[in-house]
Amino acid sequence: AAIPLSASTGQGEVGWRRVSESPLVLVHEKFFSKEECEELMQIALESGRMQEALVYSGHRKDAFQRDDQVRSNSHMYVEREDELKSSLLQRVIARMHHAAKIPERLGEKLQIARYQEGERYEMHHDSGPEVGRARPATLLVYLNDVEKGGETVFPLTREVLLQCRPIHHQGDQVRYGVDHCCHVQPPELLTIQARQGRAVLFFNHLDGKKDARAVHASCPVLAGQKWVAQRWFQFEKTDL
Ligand SMILES: O=C(O)CCC(=O)C(=O)O
Ligand SMILES: [Fe+2]
Repeated sequence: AAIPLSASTGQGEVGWRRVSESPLVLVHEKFFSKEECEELMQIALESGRMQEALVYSGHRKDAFQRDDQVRSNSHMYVEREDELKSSLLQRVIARMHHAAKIPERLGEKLQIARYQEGERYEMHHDSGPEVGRARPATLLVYLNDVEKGGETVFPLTREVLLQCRPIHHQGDQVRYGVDHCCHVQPPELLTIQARQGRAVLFFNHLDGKKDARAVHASCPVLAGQKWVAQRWFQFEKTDL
């Protein structure tokens, strides 16, 4: 069953709480402070490097393209030079690795992403061992409160996953997956609301093998903006 995570359920919670066993998903209510969240958004904006997000769309490692049917937000990556200049970046990255129990050398560049009204990210899996991008876990932290929408969702049943597929036909109507799914809000859709400082840690592999149940999406933002910081972890160091 889904665990409703309303704005209020988390009040007073300390540390990590397991909100789903399969897929394995943990939530922390105050992983970053308000000040840390605000400084991270500032760093992203001031970098001048916010750009439209791409999606992997082929069988070659460099086949990344813009695809508004799948993903429509913007983001930037924190570089080594940014980290050297900012004790805040060093501190929050170390905290993310400590929480995931994965050494820092296995982290990809920290990503800071922004979704504006209407922007979303369709159902996907973060790990692609078949294309050389195996990622055992993902840690994301919401940097602001989203007025409406922008939840992170995990379908807990096959039926709901089918209901949420990126584009499908239902009778003679074309349905756009996550938009439709977030609107319908089936009970078997694990839904985590974006709240400043809240973190979601989820595991893309189980005993080393890709866990198909770790498929997830970002609901469209309906009002306001959504900012998230994300860290992906690897099994072995590659150049990402
Ligand atoms: O923004 C979110 O809630 C999820 C984003 C996501 O899944 C991704 O960027 O891989
Ligand atoms: Fe993802």
